[in-house]
Amino acid sequence: MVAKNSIEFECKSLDETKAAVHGLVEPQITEFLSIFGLPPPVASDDKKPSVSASDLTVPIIDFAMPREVIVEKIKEAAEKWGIFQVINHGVPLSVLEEIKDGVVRFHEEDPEVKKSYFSRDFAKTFIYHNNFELYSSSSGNWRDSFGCYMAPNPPNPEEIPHVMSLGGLIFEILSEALVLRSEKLKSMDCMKGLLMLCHYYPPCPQPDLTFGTSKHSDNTFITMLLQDQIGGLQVLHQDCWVDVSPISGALVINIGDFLQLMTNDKLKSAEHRVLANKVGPRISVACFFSSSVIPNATVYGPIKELLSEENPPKYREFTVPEYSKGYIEKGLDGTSHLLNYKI
Ligand SMILES: O=C(O)CCC(=O)C(=O)O
Ligand SMILES: [Fe+2]
Repeated sequence: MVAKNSIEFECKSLDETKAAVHGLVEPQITEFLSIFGLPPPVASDDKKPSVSASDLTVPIIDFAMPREVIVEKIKEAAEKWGIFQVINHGVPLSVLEEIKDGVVRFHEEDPEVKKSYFSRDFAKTFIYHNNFELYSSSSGNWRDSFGCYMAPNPPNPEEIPHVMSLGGLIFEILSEALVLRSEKLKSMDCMKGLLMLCHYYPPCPQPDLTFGTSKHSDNTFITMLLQDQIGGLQVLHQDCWVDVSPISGALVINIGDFLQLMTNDKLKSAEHRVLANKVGPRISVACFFSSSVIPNATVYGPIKELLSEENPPKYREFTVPEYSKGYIEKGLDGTSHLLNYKI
């Protein structure tokens, strides 16, 4: 096993290059590989069987269906899977393609330009780095990301109408699925913060030794994800890793930790991961409905209307910055931060 000091040294050396994982797909690659290696013993969840989409399929929800059918299908998906794909959602395909092209353009920009944005300070409105979990997790992930806060102070509100309007619709539908008034989740400021993380997974020479993103659930109310056609995203369902197969034009929606806590476990925060791949780059864009570490004093807890004598609160209250700080410090170590909030 590699000593902790030596791993920390390698993490720092990688950070000092400011070239992130993409910079490793160059001649000096073997110098850094040990920090990406899976820690022995490999986490037991990693050994669970992977099943392909032909056996078990992540629910696909067609937004062209009548509203009451959509509500019923999303209710079932959010309770059983915590993840679903939406089609016919109204965001034009050309917009989705342009977003992915923009992400490739940034990550394939001159390294000297990218270096000026390199940072691990999550309070900045725009940062670029290799994965945030590099220091806190037991192994690094084969991924670079840049992130920007699009709300509460969006760079230009007209540029994100699609995410906000589709997000608003999904929060309304989730409220209805919980038999709450349509505006309930929106009125609780679930859409107050939006952090967009744009991932770039370079081709990986040894994909079975590492992950693109290791197992985690998201510290969000919901996450809306755009992925390209390469694949690799999987969700843990009934003790199996199930592929979230790419569908052209679809968006992946997953329930995050905040909503699982607020619904007292009625909705499920999906545990998911991304496999590394010899083929790449893989591009994905995750829009997190969360203000993350930005100061926000709102206190959340299990929603009163959903509680009863038979269903008492299972979790204590939280604020988004406090939860996010603990989540980031813990890193993607395969355990759920939600457990720390159980009563
Ligand atoms: O790249 C993906 O498909 C998923 C990324 C992800 O899980 C995340 O950013 O939280
Ligand atoms: Fe995630």
